[in-house]
Amino acid sequence: MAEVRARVQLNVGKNSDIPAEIVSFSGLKDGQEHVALIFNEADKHQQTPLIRMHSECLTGDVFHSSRCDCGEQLNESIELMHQEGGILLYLRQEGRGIGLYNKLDAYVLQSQGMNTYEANNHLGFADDLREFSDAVLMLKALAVTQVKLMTNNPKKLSALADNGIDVKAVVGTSAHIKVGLTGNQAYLETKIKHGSHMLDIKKIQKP
Ligand SMILES: Nc1nc2c(ncn2[C@@H]2O[C@H](COP(=O)(O)OP(=O)(O)OP(=O)(O)O)[C@@H](O)[C@H]2O)c(=O)[nH]1
Ligand SMILES: [Zn+2]
Repeated sequence: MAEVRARVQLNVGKNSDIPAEIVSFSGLKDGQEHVALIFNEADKHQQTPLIRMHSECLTGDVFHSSRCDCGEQLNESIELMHQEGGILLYLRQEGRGIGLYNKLDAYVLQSQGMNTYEANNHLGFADDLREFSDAVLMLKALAVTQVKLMTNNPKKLSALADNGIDVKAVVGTSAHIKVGLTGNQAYLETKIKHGSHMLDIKKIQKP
């Protein structure tokens, strides 16, 4: 069982004008400082709030790197939750769980032609090291048992559904394409082909 440790108001978004609360927890299992951002007190007022489980990506979230779409997905989630209310679980699982330095090593291999998963495997890691049991504990600490999940990743859906969270609906995130040598087209295409992501491949490919 996890519990809420602190819950405090702040404004977020690119203009710092979207009201939210940030929540820390005690009793999480993996030793990371995961946090929840809550919009419109969705946990208190909504039976089936919009949820996003966002895995940390320093390069994308902070620097808006061309190599992925994480920062844009983060902004998209914040803006939608501003409208509808919701809970964004910001999970400290950099590089799908391999950490920042290993992710940068994987980028080096990707620059030499490997795809995301091959690069991970070459470094001795599985395709994706993430597991979402702390996310489930965070939702339970907030007394949220029914959700609308914002994702294109079927593994996130089953991670909740198999652990007592009733996923009533899935809302896809948009395709945020970045072209060029260090662009994210191959990254997104690999997610669809090898990660079974529910993104429309036609939106990714060059015309
Ligand atoms: N190992 C590795 N991790 C990457 C790479 N590119 C992005 N990531 C990490 O992938 C994670 C992004 O995952 P999410 O935004 O949760 O996306 P997702 O699992 O694809 O699912 P949805 O966005 O919910 O559809 C972050 O932790 C990034 O740091 C890469 O090339 N290699
Ligand atoms: Zn990213």
